[in-house]
Amino acid sequence: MIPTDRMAAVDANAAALGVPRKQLMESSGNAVAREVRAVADPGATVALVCGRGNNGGDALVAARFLTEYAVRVHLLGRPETVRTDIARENWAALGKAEIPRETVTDSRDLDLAAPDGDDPDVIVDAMLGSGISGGLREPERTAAAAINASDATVIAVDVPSGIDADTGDPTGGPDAVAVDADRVVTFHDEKPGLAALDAAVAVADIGIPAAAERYTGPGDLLGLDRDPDSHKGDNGEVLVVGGGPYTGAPTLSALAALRAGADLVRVACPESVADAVQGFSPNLIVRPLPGDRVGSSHAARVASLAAENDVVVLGPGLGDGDGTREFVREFLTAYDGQAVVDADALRVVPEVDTDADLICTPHQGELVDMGGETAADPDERAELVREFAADLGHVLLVKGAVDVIADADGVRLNRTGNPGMTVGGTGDVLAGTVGALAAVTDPFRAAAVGAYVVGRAGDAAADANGAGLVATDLPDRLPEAMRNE
Ligand SMILES: NC(=O)C1=CN([C@@H]2O[C@H](COP(=O)(O)OP(=O)(O)OC[C@H]3O[C@@H](n4cnc5c(N)ncnc54)[C@H](O)[C@@H]3O)[C@@H](O)[C@H]2O)[C@H](O)CC1
Ligand SMILES: [K+]
Repeated sequence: MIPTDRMAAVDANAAALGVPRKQLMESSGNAVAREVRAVADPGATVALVCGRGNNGGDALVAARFLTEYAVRVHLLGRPETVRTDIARENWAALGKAEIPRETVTDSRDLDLAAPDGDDPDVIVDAMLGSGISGGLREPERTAAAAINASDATVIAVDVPSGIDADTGDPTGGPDAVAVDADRVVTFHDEKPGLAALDAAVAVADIGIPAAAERYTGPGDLLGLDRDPDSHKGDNGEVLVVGGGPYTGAPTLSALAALRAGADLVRVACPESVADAVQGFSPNLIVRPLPGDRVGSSHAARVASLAAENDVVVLGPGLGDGDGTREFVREFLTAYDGQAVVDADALRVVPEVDTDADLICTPHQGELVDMGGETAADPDERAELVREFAADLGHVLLVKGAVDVIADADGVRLNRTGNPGMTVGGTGDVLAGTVGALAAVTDPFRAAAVGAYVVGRAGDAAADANGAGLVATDLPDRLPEAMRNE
């Protein structure tokens, strides 16, 4: 089962793996043709009603696979307004192949009848698929009514036009016109809304590599763009809690959170290091805590600071001195917001009872310290991490040559990054990045995207600096790494 937004991500990841959409469209069209063959014998008449997006493109391909049928292709709209190059190329290919095709710009001109005047045997509904928004407009609306009035067997491509694939409801509201399909041939995986329809649903494998789902890729960045109308704070406020024995760690987390898109980043650190942290950047807001270590006497103050922020990044440079664990325990017991937990704060997580939603970012050693297990075989390791995430009830991002991101429901792997990133401080950059992302998307996705973009930033830094890569090279490379290309 795959929702529409995840499907779009997987599709883009497939393209990055060398399987571009035009290739997928060829497989989709072939699958549609197979479905036609399953319901009608050669010689039958087939009307393909195509919209101007890639849903229509699938049927334009199908027409080439149906040479033993009497096919007629109806394009709703002028060919020059077809929205994608790949659909337009397939329209042009039909012309060269002399396959009967016509354009319909006025819905009243749509004539689905076969040459003998009878209804066609099969109608392929390829007007709209996952790209639909709102109720059907013209000419699709009238065309849907004509399709529904016909006696033909109606095969919908991907999803019946006018239906939301995620919910199964008409996109234009309960009484809106939508295609009433007999069969649906949907691609790659079941869609959540299709089971509720009164139609036989077939899932066609269109050759999307399993790696496009299993590994993070550029598609995972889709939909994370800033809203152009957003105000200060809408894109996330992050509180980094750390420092004491170390100064660089909380600073790296905070700078990374800013570069990953957070609007405001505050650092709560012992006053002994507050000036040093502030000295790294005027972009940081520093909240000094009395003393030279974060301890349980600070729990109340940190809790009130946390309440002003969307996400807390807990742990960078905190150390494991007297009272630090008690602080983490006390803070997490009372906290019910979102936190990224890293470094010395991690070992407290298994023993604490908290309502907070945590994203824990251990490396393998820290995972074992937390009570988790690891394995040499990547699949086995992924499953162990998923089970441990389920036990903890939190998201885990286990860092390694291949990062494993898991919650109770699923696993994602990330293979960006390079051996140069074993240098100190890259984990702090990751924690801050995930913190910023958790303010704008769900925790699992924040962890997966965070691992992906920090690895990408690290790859760019390694290109520039080779084995001389240092953690401070990474934050400034995040904006480029977060571009969806
Ligand atoms: N991996 C994949 O996901 C693949 C999907 N394929 C097929 O592509 C469609 C989705 O294609 P897309 O071009 O994104 O969208 P549509 O064709 O559904 O819609 C295009 C177009 O329609 C206009 N529009 C939107 N809402 C309405 C409306 N209510 N009334 C009229 N017109 C509307 C709008 O301008 C859109 O841009 C997917 O379903 C699959 O069939 C690939 O071929 C294979 C890989
Ligand atoms: K459709």
